[in-house]
Amino acid sequence: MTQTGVSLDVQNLRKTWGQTEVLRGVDFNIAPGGFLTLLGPSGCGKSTALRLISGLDEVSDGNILIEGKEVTQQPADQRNIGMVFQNYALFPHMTVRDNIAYGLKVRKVAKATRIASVARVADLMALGPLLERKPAQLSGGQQQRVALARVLVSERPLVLMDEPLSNLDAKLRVEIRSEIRALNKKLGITIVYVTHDQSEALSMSDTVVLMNAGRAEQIGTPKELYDAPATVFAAGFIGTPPMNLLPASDVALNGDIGAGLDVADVLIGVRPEAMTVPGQGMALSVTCHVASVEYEGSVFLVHLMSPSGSPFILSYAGQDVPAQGDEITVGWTSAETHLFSKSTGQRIAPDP
Ligand SMILES: Nc1ncnc2c1ncn2[C@@H]1O[C@H](COP(=O)(O)OP(=O)(O)OP(=O)(O)O)[C@@H](O)[C@H]1O
Repeated sequence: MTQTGVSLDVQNLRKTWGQTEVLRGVDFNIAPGGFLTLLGPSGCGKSTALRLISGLDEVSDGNILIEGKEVTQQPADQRNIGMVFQNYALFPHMTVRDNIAYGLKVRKVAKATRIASVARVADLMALGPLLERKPAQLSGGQQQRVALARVLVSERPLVLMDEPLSNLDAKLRVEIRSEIRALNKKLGITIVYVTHDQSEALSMSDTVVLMNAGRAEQIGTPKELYDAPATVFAAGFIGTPPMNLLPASDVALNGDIGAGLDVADVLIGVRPEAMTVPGQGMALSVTCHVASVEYEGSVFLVHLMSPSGSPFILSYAGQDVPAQGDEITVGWTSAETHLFSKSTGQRIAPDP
């Protein structure tokens, strides 16, 4: 197959439904062959953005450019975009082969080309042995692979995917995740992916657009979002469990956290996996009580209560796990410390 991706530029994208501003000026771009994920909580506008890019809905304002060419006013069928949805809706009366070939048949692609294309994609998606089955004779994961094959066979250079894995169980989700990522790299197609699942977003994407209430809260690589969340919202959304945020007054400082900071306005962030116990004498530490302990398989999640009553979590992988009711001191280094302003919600730089 000779698919190659196209670039996509989204500029000041706005959408209003009645009185409600669902998208409030979103900008991002993807290079050809890139994998960009729109990540955010339910209702933040991810699917709306995807529908505007596809041309299924009209923008209220802003521009969409594919390969540098304005497509904002173009009808959906002229944008040459493939789409995969959560409800992949295969035709139940057709075989897998016919389901995959359907789009090619509608476009009146010659029969010999159709047969060759389906064979190539079936091979790529490991669907060869299933081609004569009907969708009801397939597992959920196999059905989703057919839906992906149906889009891939159409050889669109830009494919939009809206929560395509949310109907699958956890194990299949992880498997198909890596298949989608491998296809993106192998075929060079550009993918825009929508999910509310941050681990999906971090594991698959080149670029993540973290959305909050119709705006892009932060745009970056998965590592940038994890290592340096730009806002309190981003800190609280990325990571499992997400970053702890404590009032500075709860934290004992072995040194300064930053010259000229208004300590009353500072929230100190630290990831649950970055804290050490016992942490006495470390650059930053908190003496606290263990509220409860949860076994997670590879780690224990130790739920703690700070002196001022803020709950926070220690991810503990060692022996002698702290017990409920214990008083312990957790500590961490300055390098593991993130500072935010309580009043603006923004990251405070430079870090200590
Ligand atoms: N056709 C419509 N008419 C009116 N409001 C709409 C319409 N479509 C979406 N909305 C509203 O726009 C907001 C954003 O919806 P959208 O589906 O884009 O969110 P989302 O981030 O994809 O959420 P989810 O993860 O739940 O699908 C929601 O408040 C929704 O109710």
